[in-house]
Formats: sequence, structure tokens, C-alpha cells
Amino acid sequence: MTEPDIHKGLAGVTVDTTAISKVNPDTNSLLYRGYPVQELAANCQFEEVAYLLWNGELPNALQLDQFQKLERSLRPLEPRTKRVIDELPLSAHPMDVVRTAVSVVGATDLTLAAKDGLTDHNLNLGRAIHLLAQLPAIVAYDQRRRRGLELVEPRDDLAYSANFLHMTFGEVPDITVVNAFDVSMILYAEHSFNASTFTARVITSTLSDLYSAVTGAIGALKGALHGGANEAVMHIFDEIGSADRAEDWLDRALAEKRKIMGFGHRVYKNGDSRVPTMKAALDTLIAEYQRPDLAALYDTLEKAMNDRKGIKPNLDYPSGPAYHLIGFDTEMFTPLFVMSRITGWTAHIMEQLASNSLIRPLSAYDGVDERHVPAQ
Ligand SMILES: CC(=O)SCCNC(=O)CCNC(=O)[C@H](O)C(C)(C)COP(=O)(O)OP(=O)(O)OC[C@H]1O[C@@H](n2cnc3c(N)ncnc32)[C@H](O)[C@@H]1OP(=O)(O)O
Ligand SMILES: O=C([O-])CC(=O)C(=O)O
Repeated sequence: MTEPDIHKGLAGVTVDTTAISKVNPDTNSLLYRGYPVQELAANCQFEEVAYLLWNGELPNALQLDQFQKLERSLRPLEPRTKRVIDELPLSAHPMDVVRTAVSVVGATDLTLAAKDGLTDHNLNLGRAIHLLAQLPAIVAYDQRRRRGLELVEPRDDLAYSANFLHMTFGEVPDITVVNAFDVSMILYAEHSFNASTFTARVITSTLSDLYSAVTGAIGALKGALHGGANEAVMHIFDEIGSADRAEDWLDRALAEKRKIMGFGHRVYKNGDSRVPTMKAALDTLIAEYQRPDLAALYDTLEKAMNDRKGIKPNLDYPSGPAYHLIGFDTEMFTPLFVMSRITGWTAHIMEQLASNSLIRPLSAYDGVDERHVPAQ
């Protein structure tokens, strides 16, 4: 019998097609529905990118207006979700809070019980928009309650990012800050078959519901090797303290065989296509908040990692300090990733359903040979 090829971590394995995004490590490019992500970040708002990922085309003025009206009407935090969040201890990680809140929204969606309620495309599109609108309320409220502050109601005269920052901090920050945040939302929105999106597709492939797929994806994103790295980057910055200590810290960490969070990528081996755009957004924040010390630490660690290992930063490296400067607690960073990636996950859930096949790979058994329970 020939030995099966094992592809640990599914590295290098192409499991399906997708028309949602193209990650090309050879040209170091990322396209959403054909558009370079850098062009989208420079010219669009996050809402337009969400529409693009779900519908395949950018919205015209009328379509955008209708989409924004709908999204804005769905923003207030639902009382039942708020009550459940209030029941959760502050010791719960914010990713556990957001996962639980999405589960509550799913458990109270009566349309799931309708005929074809789990798989109907229009129902799923409606659910995706609903979650897009609810997640900022969930995350903003969780950040505020951790600071002993009351809920802030949404404003329907503000676009997505400005409204979210208003709901979190009680005021709309400078336009530089709003724009930097919006760029991060666009860059985090979609990245083909990453671990959390693949999780969502696996769950969807069993004909489970969208909320189950999204809660599973949130669980996968939480880990430090995936979305949890943006939080971990900030812990590293805190541990190092200042630029003059970065090289010694790195040498020690590498000697201890530690993984340096915010560096490396399964697909990009010559740098992440999104980093230059996010680094430019971080630079505007560093100027806004006058934090050249943070810029020095960022640059020194990046250079030292490149010199020692030739490993480049991924998107989580500039996003972590950017979210810190905007004023979020470090443990809130990965829920911000959820707010953005809900667009990509749900686009993939709908694509999986449109051409479904149960995802069920094989394994090669390497346990003990067949044996038998001794007779009593
Ligand atoms: C938005 C995102 O989710 S991007 C990813 C965010 N995650 C992180 O930043 C966590 C830190 N990075 C990592 O752990 C890895 O680079 C991963 C998990 C992202 C990718 O891992 P893989 O594709 O499996 O690469 P792999 O682990 O095989 O690494 C190849 C080599 O580079 C080393 N390496 C890769 N990344 C790092 C890192 N961040 N720190 C130290 N060494 C690293 C590995 O130790 C390995 O060395 P070896 O050949 O001597 O054993
Ligand atoms: O593609 C990946 O493996 C991880 C990543 O960068 C993302 O999900 O944005």
C-alpha cells in the first residue's frame, strides 16, 4: 500500500476556488473582487468594501445610499444582547464576549426556522448586514463597561468608523484618526482561506447556520497565531519598553525559541501586501499623538527581525500599535478584527453554500495496531 502524502496544517494545499479575493505572494498583491486593496483603502469607505465583498461590485450612489440607510437603522445594541453581555464577568476575554453576543443574535433569529431558513442567500445577506451593524455596538459597549462607563447610542449621521469611535469614546475623534481606523477595517476585511475563514467554510459545509459558522470563526481568530497576534504585538511592545532594548530583547526571545508575534505569514514569505498601507496609517497616528518613541521601537524591532531571521511583519504588526494609539485597551484589538472580517467570513459562507461540498479530509492512522479487549 502506498503511503499517503501528509500536508500538515494543509500548507500548500489548494482545497477549492474562490471569487472573493486573490492573495498573490509572488507579486505581493491582494485583490478584493479584482480591485487592489491599496486602491480600495485610498478611495473607498469600509461600507463600500463590505458591499463589494458581498455583491461582487462596488455600489453606485443609489445602492450605497440604500445600503448605508439599512446598516445605520440596525446599529442600536439589542436589549437582549446587552443583558447577556452584562451577565458576563469582566474576566472574560473580549473575544469570548463577542463570540457569545453573536451566538445570542443567532439564537434569537426566528427566520432560521423558516423553510430553507439556514441556506437562503437573501436571508444570509440580511444576517451579514445585521451582524456588520451590531458588532460595533457589541465591541464599543464591552470596551466601555470595562472602564465603568455607560452605553453610548449610535448616531445615524455618521459613517461606520466615525460612529463606532463615537460609541466607544463618547466623541468623534479627529478625521486623521477616523481615516486610519477605516483603513484598518478595509485591510482586515478579507484574506482568502485563512484559518478563521476556512473554519467558517467547514461549518457551513455541513449545512449548519451562518451564526454557528461565524462563532466558530471567532474562536479560530482568537488564537495568537492568527488574529490574536495584534493583541500579542502590543504585549511585546510593553515587554520591551523602548527602542534601545529591542535588539537584546529579540536575541533573548529567539534564543528561547519564542515566536515573535506580528511577524511571518503562511502565504507571504516576502512581506505582507497590506503592511505598507497600514504602516502609513500608523505613521499618521504617530504624528497625531506625537509618539516618535513608538515609531523608533517599531522600526528597530522590524529591522532586527529582518537582520536576524529575514522574517517580515504581517498586518497585525502595524495594527496593534495603531489601535493602542487610538485608545483601545489591548485585549480589545482582536474584536476590532472581527468587526472587519465579518464581511469576508459571511461572503465565504454564501460562496460555500452556492456550490457546497462537505469538507471532510482524510487522516493517516499512526496509532497502535488492531488489538482486542481481553476476555473477562
Ligand atoms: C492576520 C494574521 O493572521 S497574520 C498571522 C499573525 N500571526 C502571527 O503574527 C504569529 C507569529 N507568526 C507565526 O507564528 C508564523 O509566522 C505563522 C503561524 C503566521 C506562519 O507560520 P508557518 O507558515 O507555519 O511558518 P513556519 O512556522 O513553518 O515558519 C518557518 C520558519 O520561520 C520561523 N518563524 C516563522 N514566523 C516566526 C516568528 N513570528 N517568530 C520567530 N520565528 C518565526 C519558524 O520558527 C520556522 O523556523 P524553522 O524552519 O527554523 O523551524
Ligand atoms: O491569511 C492568513 O493566513 C492570515 C491573514 O493574514 C489574514 O487572515 O488576514
